Amino acid sequence: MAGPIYVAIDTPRLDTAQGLAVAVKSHAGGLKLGLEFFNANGKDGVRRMAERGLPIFLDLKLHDIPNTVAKAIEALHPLHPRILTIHAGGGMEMMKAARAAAPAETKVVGVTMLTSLDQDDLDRAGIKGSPADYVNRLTDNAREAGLDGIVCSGLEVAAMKKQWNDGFFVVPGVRPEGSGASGDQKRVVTPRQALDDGASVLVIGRPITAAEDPNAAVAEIAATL
Ligand SMILES: O=C(O)c1cc(=O)[nH]c(=O)n1[C@@H]1O[C@H](COP(=O)(O)O)[C@@H](O)[C@H]1O
Repeated sequence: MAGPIYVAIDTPRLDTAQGLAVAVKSHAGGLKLGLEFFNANGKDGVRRMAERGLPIFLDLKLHDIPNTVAKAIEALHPLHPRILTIHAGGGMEMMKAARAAAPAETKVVGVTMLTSLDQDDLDRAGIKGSPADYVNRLTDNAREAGLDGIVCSGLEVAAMKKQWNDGFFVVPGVRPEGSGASGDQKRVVTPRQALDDGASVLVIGRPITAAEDPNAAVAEIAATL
């Protein structure tokens, strides 16, 4: 069943990743593969995961000069990822180059402010304003650069959706009601709230992958949506 949940398969082990893909298949809309998996298994590993039949979200969070990002994306062409991340903080020219370099069927989304950061992190970096202001500025830039959407926390997604109705909104930092400590995530909402507020895709990792029964965990979350 296709749905909004992309399960973050954060492991360096291909066999573990494949086992998780099988376990979550009936309730997940796709698989998100990030740096941990990619650095360990490369493009071949991504191809092996794509054989499972679920769309692949390749989360490499590219952040470099325009030429380097464009060439890095061209090198990923054979993988045809459904979604690909770059950092919106990489600047207008970099975002434009990234969109131009990606296949038309790949959604290129800009990471605004990581969900592991809060006001204190912005202050320390000398960035003025609130997380909402910062996400807003980067979202305006991502839209102007022609990206398909952004990555933001569930705390900002409603406001961003309001001003960019046909944008594609990826929301990580999602924790089911009553799941306790949110670990390294600082800007957190429930899956239901993120979806109600306009998320196109929910990225959920450890609440599913670290559960004793990942299939039951994803089924339980899907039932709340
Ligand atoms: O781009 C992402 O997917 C991402 C952006 C962000 O701001 N925060 C964030 O947590 N992520 C990713 O979303 C996943 C969240 O995992 P859990 O915290 O285990 O649910 C990880 O794979 C992160 O790399």
